[in-house]
Amino acid sequence: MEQKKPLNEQEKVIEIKGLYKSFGNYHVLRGVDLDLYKRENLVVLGKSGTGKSVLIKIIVGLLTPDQGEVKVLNQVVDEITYKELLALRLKVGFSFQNSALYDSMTVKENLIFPLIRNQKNLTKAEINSAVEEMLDAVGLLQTINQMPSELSGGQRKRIGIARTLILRPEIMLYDEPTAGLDPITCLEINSLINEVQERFHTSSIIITHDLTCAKAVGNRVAMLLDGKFERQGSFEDVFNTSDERVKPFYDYNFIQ
Ligand SMILES: Nc1ncnc2c1ncn2[C@@H]1O[C@H](COP(=O)(O)OP(=O)(O)OP(=O)(O)O)[C@@H](O)[C@H]1O
Repeated sequence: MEQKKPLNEQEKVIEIKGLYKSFGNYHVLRGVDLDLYKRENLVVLGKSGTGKSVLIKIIVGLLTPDQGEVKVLNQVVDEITYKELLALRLKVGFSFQNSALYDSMTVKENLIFPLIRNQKNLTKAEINSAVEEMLDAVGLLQTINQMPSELSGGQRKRIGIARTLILRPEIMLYDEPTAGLDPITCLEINSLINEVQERFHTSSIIITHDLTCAKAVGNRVAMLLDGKFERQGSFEDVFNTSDERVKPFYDYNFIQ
């Protein structure tokens, strides 16, 4: 498999410095420093319960940090007004693990829903053309009138990504995009993540436990260990170590 390389891009779309977050006596994030560069795919790895979701919630302002600074698209998330936060969230698309489609709506209605809620002045023709463009981008235009229950897990995942993309976010957050999918569908989702990066020029954080996905989509990889990103860099940089906290990830995914 061809491995992606770090980009030369210097412009940061997310900048996190000295981030701490505890719940009671449980110190989840303990000095997180992390940058996301424009147009890159950054893969975030880490054991269950290490705080990846907490980090994402802080990025989108659903949780506040105890200490440290989180800047998203040049705005300090916990210093902006609620109105500014809502506007910022529209620029950050979140693709949920379970795809979170509305089961009682068709594929088309699922895509229309975020559009009419957030962009109230669109004409019917503009809405139809946006829906068709996004379904075409994820290769599922033919499912436009189907119900989510008629789709496979991989197709639902794609529709979920299309529904997030329809608002044209600058940043995409993918939460375990290949979880629960068969290997062939995983490869298709990996390709889609790369196509989205190319076609929509998004900058993305991809949370995954799937190292084949990490290798295929990540320009860089960052591993959350004991509350910080101690290892960051190319896939090889991160895994070229005898660190017993890191090796099992590799060994489990690529049994030698
Ligand atoms: N609102 C909260 N109140 C109390 N504890 C919380 C809260 N949110 C998260 N935690 C705790 O913080 C820790 C990190 O949780 P988090 O969901 O970020 O893990 P994760 O790395 O995303 O795990 P997984 O890979 O399983 O999704 C967990 O122990 C969790 O119980």
